[in-house]
Amino acid sequence: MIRFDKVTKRFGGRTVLDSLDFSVHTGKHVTLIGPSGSGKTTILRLLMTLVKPDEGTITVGGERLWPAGEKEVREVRRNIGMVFQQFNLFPHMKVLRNVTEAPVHVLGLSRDEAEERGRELLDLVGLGAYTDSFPGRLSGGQQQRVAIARALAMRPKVLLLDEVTSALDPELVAGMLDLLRDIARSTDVTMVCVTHEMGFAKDVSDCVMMFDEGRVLEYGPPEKIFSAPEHERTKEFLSAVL
Ligand SMILES: Nc1ncnc2c1ncn2[C@@H]1O[C@H](COP(=O)(O)OP(=O)(O)OP(=O)(O)O)[C@@H](O)[C@H]1O
Repeated sequence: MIRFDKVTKRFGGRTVLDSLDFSVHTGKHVTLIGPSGSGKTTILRLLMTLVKPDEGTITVGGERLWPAGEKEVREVRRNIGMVFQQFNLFPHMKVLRNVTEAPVHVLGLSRDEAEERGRELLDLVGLGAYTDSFPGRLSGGQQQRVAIARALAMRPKVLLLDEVTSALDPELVAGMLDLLRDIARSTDVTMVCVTHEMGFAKDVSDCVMMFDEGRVLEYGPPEKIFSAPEHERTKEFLSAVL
């Protein structure tokens, strides 16, 4: 379980997250929606320990991520993977190597073990035929799928996805939704996604959290948030984006 307890984050005196409380149960798939600048990506960056809270505590799987010592942070971070909007693949490495590099060097798997797992994951993301290609030969959607396989290869308990569809052509978005649904079904990874794609939030999530000005305005299953939102701000936001 991911748990934020009274987490406040300020940038240059501006409060971006305001005593934020929320939790995500293990194996669930949560999507964060809300206006631009409401603090959604900051939550993912806090979980990746790319930024630090000013106040509050964050735990993942019952272990402290913040505040915590460097060693504890490293241990917890090991269980968290992230896929960025820009796929950040290594262009000089073939697809399989992109997926196996970190498991070999960070998890200490043998090259054979890492390759076996890498091939399975590339099959899962529909790229079993591209193991020997260089990323530059793949479409944006295919590269995004490699980035997801690469993140899963580290066996994360938590997978963070930041706007993974926004760099994709519209015809590739449906395929990405299918893939994430498959991952949600076939693994017990907890997923936290930030998206502006409401179709994505509707189809893939167990729970949608609506953010506004650094707070959770409301949350619940997508059917509820999209068909019977309680807050005026949620209604305004949804009517502008749907
Ligand atoms: N490193 C930083 N330094 C200063 N301000 C920052 C930094 N990172 C984020 N912010 C500010 O914090 C606020 C929240 O940003 P964040 O990226 O979390 O919002 P968001 O809800 O993900 O927005 P979007 O939907 O546009 O991606 C914004 O006003 C942003 O400008």
